[in-house]
Amino acid sequence: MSQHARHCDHAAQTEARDDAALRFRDLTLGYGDHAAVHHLDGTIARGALMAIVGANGSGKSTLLKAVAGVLRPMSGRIERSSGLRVAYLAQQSEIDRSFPARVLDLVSLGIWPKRGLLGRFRGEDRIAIATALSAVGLEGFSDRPIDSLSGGQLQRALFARVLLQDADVILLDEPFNAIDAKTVRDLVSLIHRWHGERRTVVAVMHDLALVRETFPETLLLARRAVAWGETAKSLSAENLLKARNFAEAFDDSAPWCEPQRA
Ligand SMILES: Nc1ncnc2c1ncn2[C@@H]1O[C@H](COP(=O)(O)OP(=O)(O)OP(=O)(O)O)[C@@H](O)[C@H]1O
Repeated sequence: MSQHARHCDHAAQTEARDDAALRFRDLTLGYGDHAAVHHLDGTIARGALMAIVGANGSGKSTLLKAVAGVLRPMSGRIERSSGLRVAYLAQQSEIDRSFPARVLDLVSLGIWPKRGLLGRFRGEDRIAIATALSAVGLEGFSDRPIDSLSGGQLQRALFARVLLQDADVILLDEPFNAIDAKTVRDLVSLIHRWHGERRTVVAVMHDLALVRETFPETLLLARRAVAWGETAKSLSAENLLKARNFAEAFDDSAPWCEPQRA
């Protein structure tokens, strides 16, 4: 049995209690034998609006994938509050735009959790889809092929899909990367709306000014948590310097790091 497989034995996802949406317990994540995020402990409260920030390769996407359930922990665990519905928006670069689909097909995938794969759409679903498209400024775009959309329009369509998913936790991986300023403003408004509805929003972000403006809470990651809490404190000059020093010291050939046991 590989070390990875052994560590996956600890990966059972258990339930988070009280006001936590998600809780990380000595969570280590990675690929094969290489850990990308080490020994993360912490809680994401219900209704949190949180950014994950860090250098390239610091483990941000890896953490989001694990929360989305796409990647199993190497060791430690993620506790979720019971019945939690999670929506995950991957980086645009991971989305196949050449797939022959219309905006309507893409956005209506958000209804699946409700109707199931083979479920038929009802009148109310068609109204919900039209409302979601209008909320992201894409009225009249239903029949447009997705390969004809600009980056900003595609991101709007993907946000419409998230809207329809009606999830408790919304995970966004670099949602504003290479997106025009008007679209960023409109989608930030949508994030504020979700926050107002007490949904939990966690976004991987690169633009620190936008993080300071929009997200009250920040996890600064450098393969481990450098800081996690109030954004102004997490993004202090001292913490950013620490994160940079860690990032410069990343060594992909470093040996697998054993979880510390009490
Ligand atoms: N599918 C994969 N297989 C193997 N290694 C991977 C895989 N995905 C990511 N990694 C490695 O895991 C580490 C963390 O990657 P991750 O994508 O989580 O970083 P990130 O902080 O999101 O970076 P970026 O800002 O560039 O998107 C990197 O060393 C990366 O090379």
